[in-house]
Amino acid sequence: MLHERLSSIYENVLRRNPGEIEFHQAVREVLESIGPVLGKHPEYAESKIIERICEPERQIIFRVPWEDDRGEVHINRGFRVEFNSALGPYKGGLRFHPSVYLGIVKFLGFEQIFKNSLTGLPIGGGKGGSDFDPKGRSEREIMRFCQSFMTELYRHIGEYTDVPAGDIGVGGREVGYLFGQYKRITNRYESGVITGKGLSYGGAQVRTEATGYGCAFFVDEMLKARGTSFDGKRVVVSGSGNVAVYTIEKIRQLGGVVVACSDSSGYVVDEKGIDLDLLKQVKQVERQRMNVYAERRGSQAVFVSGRSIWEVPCEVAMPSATQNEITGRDAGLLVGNGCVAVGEGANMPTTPEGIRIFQEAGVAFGPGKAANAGGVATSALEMQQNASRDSWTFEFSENRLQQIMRDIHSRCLNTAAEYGMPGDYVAGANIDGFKRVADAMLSLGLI
Ligand SMILES: NC(=O)C1=CN([C@@H]2O[C@H](COP(=O)(O)OP(=O)(O)OC[C@H]3O[C@@H](n4cnc5c(N)ncnc54)[C@H](O)[C@@H]3O)[C@@H](O)[C@H]2O)C=CC1
Ligand SMILES: O=C(O)CCC(=O)C(=O)O
Repeated sequence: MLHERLSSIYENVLRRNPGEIEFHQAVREVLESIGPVLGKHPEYAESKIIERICEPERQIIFRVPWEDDRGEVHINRGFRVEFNSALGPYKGGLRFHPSVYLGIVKFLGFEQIFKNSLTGLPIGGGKGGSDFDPKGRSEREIMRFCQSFMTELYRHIGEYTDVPAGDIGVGGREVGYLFGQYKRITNRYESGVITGKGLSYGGAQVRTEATGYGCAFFVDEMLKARGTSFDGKRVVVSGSGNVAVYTIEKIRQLGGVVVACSDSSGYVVDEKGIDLDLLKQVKQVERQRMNVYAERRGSQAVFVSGRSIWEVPCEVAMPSATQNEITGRDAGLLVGNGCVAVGEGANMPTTPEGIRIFQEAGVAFGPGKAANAGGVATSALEMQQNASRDSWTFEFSENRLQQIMRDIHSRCLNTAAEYGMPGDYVAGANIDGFKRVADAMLSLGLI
């Protein structure tokens, strides 16, 4: 239920952003949490902080022409939504996927404001991407696309302005091509303009692993808060990209057994535990589909297509693929099969109905804004190292990441308790993330 004033703000968001259903969903979730804050802080309403947060500071949409290997010309659409810079330069990844349109980029950019705020680091919120589909494209085609994309984007970004990174379809390879083109066009070796770079040209240790590791650390904290741990727990992780692979790696180090993972073609169940070396070979080196993993693993693993991975029984679920991948039905299945904790590695992977079902069943539910914030936090550490021309060790960087995730976890719990919703990590994350941005916006005046 929305507080009366928030309900009218939400109606306005629906009217001003027609058809952008993912953006509506992300806004509604935050507005549903922050009602109690308005009672304590009438100054936020007086200065229309919420209305301002819901309106991006700047939205850039551009044409991305490129030529495939046969000489055919293609036109894609590029986006960068610079949502909020009260806390620092806009910060958030780029997504290359055919489903990308303004509503997806805006939901991701909106989430990023509160996530980045929760990290406690000086980063604002933004996101971008394109409806380009990298599937089946050659190395050269990917490079030409990235170069064309940056040929427009470079005007809008900079280490003090807006700092992109990766997301779905954009990993180390694409970040390299994007940075290379930025350097070429501007004639500046401005390392802090993008994060997720390779270690040989300004990247930071642990950034590749950070989102997955951070998410596992966050769930570990939730389990500890309930007097338990990953040790011996059966875990299901959806996806098999950057976030999923390093979530699986860290869960294994923490004593859990990941029995299933997936891609958009289906899922594999591997009862003895996913073979991480094989998974990395199939997905990161060969860029093959999930059935290839099952074929190579022999009788040990089963490949299933056309069904939901959430039917696989588990005690911990880590959705790490895409938005709205856990429906109400999936949440019901997970609860019925004894799931006790959910950590969102992906952004907004659980539908509102799914969240309600988890929370009513007493499942420890870690929302993406908190649970997957380790990626962007480590990007901020990459920017810090770039600015000081320094480079930290793996061990030091991982310790920083773990401490940041612990702090986010306790901030969510403490804030939820302070506002009378103990154990509600969604409310804790939304309120804490919101307050820091709102206070900065008040201090900066009407801008
Ligand atoms: N890369 C990062 O540092 C961060 C990523 N995220 C979020 O994590 C999620 C995964 O991102 P990455 O691992 O970086 O991307 P990726 O491109 O490396 O991997 C995406 C994975 O999701 C799967 N996938 C995509 N659409 C799917 C669908 N409709 N059904 C089933 N599987 C699907 C792909 O097959 C692939 O395995 C996204 O929601 C992203 O926004 C969140 C925080 C940081
Ligand atoms: O590392 C970054 O700047 C962005 C990560 C990201 O896109 C996310 O947190 O969803």
